[in-house]
Amino acid sequence: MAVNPTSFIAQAEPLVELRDVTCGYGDRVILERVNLKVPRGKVLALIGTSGGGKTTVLRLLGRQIRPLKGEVLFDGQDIAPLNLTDLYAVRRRMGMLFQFGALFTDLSVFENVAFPLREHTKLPETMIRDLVLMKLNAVGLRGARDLMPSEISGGMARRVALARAIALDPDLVLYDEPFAGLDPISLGVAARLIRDLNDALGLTSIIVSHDLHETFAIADEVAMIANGRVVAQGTPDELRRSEDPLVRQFVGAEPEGPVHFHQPACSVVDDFGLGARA
Ligand SMILES: Nc1ncnc2c1ncn2[C@@H]1O[C@H](COP(=O)(O)OP(=O)(O)OP(=O)(O)O)[C@@H](O)[C@H]1O
Repeated sequence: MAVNPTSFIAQAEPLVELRDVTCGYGDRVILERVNLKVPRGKVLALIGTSGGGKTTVLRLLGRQIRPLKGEVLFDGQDIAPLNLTDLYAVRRRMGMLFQFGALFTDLSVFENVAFPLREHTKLPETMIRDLVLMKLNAVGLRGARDLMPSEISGGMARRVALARAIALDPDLVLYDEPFAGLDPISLGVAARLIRDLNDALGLTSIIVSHDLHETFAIADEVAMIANGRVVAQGTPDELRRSEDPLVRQFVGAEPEGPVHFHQPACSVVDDFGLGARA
């Protein structure tokens, strides 16, 4: 059988790569010289302390923000310098499910999933119907097509949002806190669904989550971001076995460690005027 070596190279190349990326908001640097690779077909979990910059990584990938330095590569192409037409073409290859996966409350479940297809394609109605029902079927909600968002549970709403995120058959799906606010059963269902859809549809997924138990159960790789850097990346088991004090504190949920409970502040004596009263 003939083998095309270039297709192997293309497969081996990560779908997403941050190369030496520094970025921030205004004068404030949030990520500094970050390197991160997301292999094709895999599920990568981004974990780390609050405010560490996880959502900022997703914003870089959607180019809601641009790096100050470095490259943000999607399928080998730096997306920072793209013009709007090329950027929209790249964004069409990305599905996004942001916190609580807000649905359009005045549209039915069906119309919510149809929305991106109507916005971004000129497909005939019969094809839109088939595609929407296929996506709803994939998340187990074909039977809920006519319900309004107010008539479904939080877990179901998250699954509808997931169907909407994959409506355009993206290569990459970005999830920001997809499990926030879900009960443990819905959470387990949502996590399993993310994994199964990733594999069945040949996606690549990046999940930002504080729910370590569920994300460790479904992720191929975990990257921990702290203090503006990727401090660890590896399989869930490698992170569990890590000797790094920061990783140990975070993954082991230990209250004591390099991350302090108190934000730096002036002395208690100054704030409460204790010195003056004494
Ligand atoms: N639009 C913005 N303008 C200015 N600063 C911002 C903006 N968005 C985020 N930040 C700051 O950037 C830092 C990183 O935020 P980011 O949302 O990426 O963190 P995170 O790791 O996702 O946090 P969390 O886990 O709490 O959601 C935070 O200190 C935040 O206050």
